[in-house]
Amino acid sequence: MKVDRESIAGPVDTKPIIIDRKGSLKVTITPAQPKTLTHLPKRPPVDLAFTDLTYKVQEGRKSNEKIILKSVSGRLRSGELTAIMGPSGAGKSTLLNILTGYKTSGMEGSITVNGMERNLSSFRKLSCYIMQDNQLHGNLTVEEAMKVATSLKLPSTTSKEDKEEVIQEILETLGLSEHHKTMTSNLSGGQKKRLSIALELVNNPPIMFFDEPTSGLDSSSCFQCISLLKTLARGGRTIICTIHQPSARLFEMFDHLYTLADGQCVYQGSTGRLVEWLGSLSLQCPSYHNPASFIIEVSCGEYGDNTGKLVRAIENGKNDIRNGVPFPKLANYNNQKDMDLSLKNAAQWDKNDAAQIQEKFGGEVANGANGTSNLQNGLLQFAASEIAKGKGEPLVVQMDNEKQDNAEVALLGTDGSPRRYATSELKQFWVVLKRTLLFSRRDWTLMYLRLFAHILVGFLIGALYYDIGNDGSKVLSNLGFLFFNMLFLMYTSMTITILSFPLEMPVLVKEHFNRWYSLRSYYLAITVSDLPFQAIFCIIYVVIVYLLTSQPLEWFRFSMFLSSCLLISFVAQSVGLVVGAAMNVQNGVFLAPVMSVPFLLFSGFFVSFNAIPVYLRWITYISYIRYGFEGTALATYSFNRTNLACHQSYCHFKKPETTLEELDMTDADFTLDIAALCLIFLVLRLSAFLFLRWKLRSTR
Ligand SMILES: Nc1ncnc2c1ncn2[C@@H]1O[C@H](COP(=O)(O)OP(=O)(O)OP(=O)(O)O)[C@@H](O)[C@H]1O
Repeated sequence: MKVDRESIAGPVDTKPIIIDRKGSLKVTITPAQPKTLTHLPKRPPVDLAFTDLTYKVQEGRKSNEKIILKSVSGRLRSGELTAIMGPSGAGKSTLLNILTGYKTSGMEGSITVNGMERNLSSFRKLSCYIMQDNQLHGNLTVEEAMKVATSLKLPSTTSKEDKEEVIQEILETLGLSEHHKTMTSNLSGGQKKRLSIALELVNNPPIMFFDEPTSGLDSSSCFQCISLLKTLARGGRTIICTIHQPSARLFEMFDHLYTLADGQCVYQGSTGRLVEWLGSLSLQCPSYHNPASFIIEVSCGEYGDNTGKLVRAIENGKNDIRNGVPFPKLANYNNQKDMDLSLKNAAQWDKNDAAQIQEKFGGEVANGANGTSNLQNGLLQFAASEIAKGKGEPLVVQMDNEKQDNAEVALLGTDGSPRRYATSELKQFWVVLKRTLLFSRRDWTLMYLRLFAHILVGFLIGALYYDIGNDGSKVLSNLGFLFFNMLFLMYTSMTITILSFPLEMPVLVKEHFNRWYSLRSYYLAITVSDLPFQAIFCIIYVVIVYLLTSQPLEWFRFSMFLSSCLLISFVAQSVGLVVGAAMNVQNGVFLAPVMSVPFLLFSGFFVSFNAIPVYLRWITYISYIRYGFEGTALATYSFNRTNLACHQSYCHFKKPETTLEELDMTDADFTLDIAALCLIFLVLRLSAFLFLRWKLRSTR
């Protein structure tokens, strides 16, 4: 593994107060324990730029279009901590979702990575998105969660010792090492936030996006969180976060501010120059007023309608107010025509941009270049085409080699590895399976309650239908017992799995988006993980009821009976997965049992096949309960079973054939029942996967 030695400060918690000669108080913030992350894989710095970004959504009828982002531009640089601010509903989350690649449809404009058009697939490998609510599995300890992250996000070639080192370093750096044995559900809000960052830091992404990282945190935790982001930025990463209205102290910690109002950019530049810039536009920030609050108040219209003026002055994000760079010449943007003219002046923007790059990186900005890389050639061609269009003088920005390499990475769609994920799908399956089995072991409700329910109901049914299996006068009761088995196994298996996906969805969305694993590996692991438990519970239940109710003690009949019951519970589990994947919890919990009613009615217990109206018979073919009921009835009464005992003067169902005739099952085929159940099982499992994929896409 390549390693990058970079310094990163730990959580800032010591604040020595110094009184200087003039008697004024100075608070110096010193990192508690400056740490060194030596084991993170090396990543190149990445600059992200967007030009004329527009985002529209359809509302109601097709013609009703809502424009959320209106041709905004901007540049987010490596090594900087950027805040995206703005009033509520301004479009901050929308912009973040587009920049991360979380939302792609409905977007117009261009997004570039180190100057080259973004390749979304490779960009997602270079970036991570930490969403607002900490999507963590509560049933894992901090250390276990980190182990899962390293197993999935670091290549399999990384040794176990290296992975341990990465975990130790990150936990120490983020101040979580003393909580490594704590369950994540017991962590405080700030610790959860730090753990979310720690999990994504494992593969050292050069771009990190955060949606409201300080929401729900007290002022001290907010400060620690932003300090941490700042130190991550100082390590060469591009750190971008949305934030509502930070305190003045927090605001100062940001290097770069991007402010939105009504889907347009009203300020882009360093936080330190905000007040000066607004002043130049006759918007004086009152003394002792928080500049962050002031720009929000201005954007909300508390000082009159200044949005248009600000948008025009900053050219909707094409200008960037940087330290050491003079303010762009302000045109007298009186009307939309002036603004349109200005926005078309791309060459001017390029100049301004180049000056800013020069200022920041000290790189050469020259009229002409002699570089030979693809990138430089591309830039030369672009410059030449701009001259041909008469837009202005050619400008060629020489980037350092590292950035060039990375720009080519962005273009070619590879960051050294052609694979989408760091590990193979088999490895992903195995890690997710092990994690899910650990949850199952720790989830009291899921395991012990289910076991208890199967044993309790088994004995209850055994007592109710005690010793009726070989009694010719109690065949109807025995059929009731067979039907109840189906009912019980169906409901217990189905209701548990309805909740599986809705509860997992937020974590799945985050982990899948951040390229921890493929949906296929995740789905296989989740579906396989519960099968053994369900099988064990079902076997325990069937053994209890089979023996207590005195069903025929022949191995082949018991195996047939058990296999029908097992398949019914697996199919019902799959119905639960489909419902859970396709709809939300409220609808699913109501609809799944309701949807099962027709299958129960057409199972052959209430109405025999020949008595069902012809136009409704098709329902029996898709009723999995029918196949299960038929399977257990055939196991009990078919295959030349000897006559049942009769302790009364007349037993109508003494002969097993009479029972089968009554049920219209004389021609029934047990193999066909098992095959039909297997087919339904496969179709449902595939449908659950397709629904899950659809739901995952539709959430974006
Ligand atoms: N799918 C959608 N359909 C209709 N309107 C939408 C959709 N998505 C976002 N919007 C609207 O776009 C605007 C911007 O939303 P966004 O969530 O980006 O705002 P925000 O700045 O993050 O707000 P907040 O700070 O309150 O979270 C809002 O008016 C919102 O109602």
